[in-house]
Amino acid sequence: MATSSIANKMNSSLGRTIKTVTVIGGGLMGSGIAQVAAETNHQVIIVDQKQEFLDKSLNIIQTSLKRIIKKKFEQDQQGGEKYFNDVKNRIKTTTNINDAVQSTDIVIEAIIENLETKQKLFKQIDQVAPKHTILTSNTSSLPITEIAKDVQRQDKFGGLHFFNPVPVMKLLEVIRISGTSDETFQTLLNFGKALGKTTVSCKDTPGFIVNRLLVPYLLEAARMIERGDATPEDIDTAMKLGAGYPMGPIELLDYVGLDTSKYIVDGWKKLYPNEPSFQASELLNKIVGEGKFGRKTGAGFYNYKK
Ligand SMILES: CCCCCCCCCCCCC[C@H](O)CC(=O)SCCNC(=O)CCNC(=O)[C@H](O)C(C)(C)COP(=O)(O)OP(=O)(O)OC[C@H]1O[C@@H](n2cnc3c(N)ncnc32)[C@H](O)[C@@H]1OP(=O)(O)O
Ligand SMILES: NC(=O)c1ccc[n+]([C@@H]2O[C@H](COP(=O)([O-])OP(=O)(O)OC[C@H]3O[C@@H](n4cnc5c(N)ncnc54)[C@H](O)[C@@H]3O)[C@@H](O)[C@H]2O)c1
Repeated sequence: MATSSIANKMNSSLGRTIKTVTVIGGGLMGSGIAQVAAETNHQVIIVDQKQEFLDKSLNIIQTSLKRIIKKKFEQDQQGGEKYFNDVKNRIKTTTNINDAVQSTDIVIEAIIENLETKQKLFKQIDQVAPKHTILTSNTSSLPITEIAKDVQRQDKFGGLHFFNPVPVMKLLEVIRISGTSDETFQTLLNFGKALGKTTVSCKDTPGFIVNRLLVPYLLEAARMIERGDATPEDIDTAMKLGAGYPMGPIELLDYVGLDTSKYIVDGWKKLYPNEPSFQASELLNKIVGEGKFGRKTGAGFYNYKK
């Protein structure tokens, strides 16, 4: 296999070993990240704003774990039960951010896709976390440099962009900013490998690699519906059977979450007003305005209520 990425040119012995992980935001992504970290023997704390969100997060993790165990331990019920309990025992939850970062090796932020909210959160964490703690964001679309604007420890800041569903998707995009030290960058690459992911790296550019290509494609699929060119069903069928994608673009939007999709498009329109491929979608605004955020709320472009 070709090995041309910056990642492969680094010295893997330079990095530190991550043992304890704090995940901020226990939604779709935070739950998956916490699960994979715990499955790979890390001690994990999930932080969210309310206990009910944390309970929901643990439910997502348990459902996913059961799917994995069903396959992995098909002939070994006891082994499966042990795996389930061991992983569960490595995950704690709290609503208190300051407590959660007291002795952690890495913070992975997976909260709402809003620049000011992320900046505020990191400013707070930077003041309370130990000096050695690395701070990372799982943002889909916001510049890591901007998210880190008010953080003193620029050498210990980076982007870790996971993919949904995290337990299944093998990729991790690792982003360094101008201040990120070689040691931090290497630690993030090693951590990605320890999580069982294949890492790629990209400059701190809009959408990194995957979303820079994916978002214009998704937006164009939505415009095809707006223009009346084709139905959502036919667009999805076409891209699955004609291009070999596991999900069509409209199904994928519902899967990612239409609220998150709207935050991404609105954020990009604000940051890059002259970029034609990042313009807003009226259809997206309408559906989100109706409270339909996709699969997670039971309705989006499609209906998921039983
Ligand atoms: C109007 C619109 C305007 C547009 C605006 C633009 C918006 C921009 C939005 C950008 C969003 C970016 C988001 C983010 O930053 C980047 C991303 O994450 S992009 C998303 C990447 N993900 C994908 O592309 C997923 C594609 N889909 C798939 O790969 C598969 O469909 C699936 C999700 C894996 C599910 O597979 P299926 O075959 O459909 O379903 P199965 O149920 O059979 O599952 C297959 C296989 O996977 C296991 N599995 C699935 N989910 C989980 C889980 N959560 N946990 C554990 N295991 C899981 C399942 O058990 C099966 O295993 P197998 O039996 O096959 O071994
Ligand atoms: N959905 C995806 O497919 C996907 C994929 C990759 C990256 N991302 C990115 O991951 C992040 C989270 O996305 P998601 O889909 O998991 O969103 P989500 O809405 O499912 O979850 C966000 C969680 O963060 C919590 N939260 C919000 N503000 C908080 C705060 N200040 N402190 C603690 N918790 C807070 C919310 O209560 C919620 O539980 C976003 O930046 C998004 O762009 C999303």
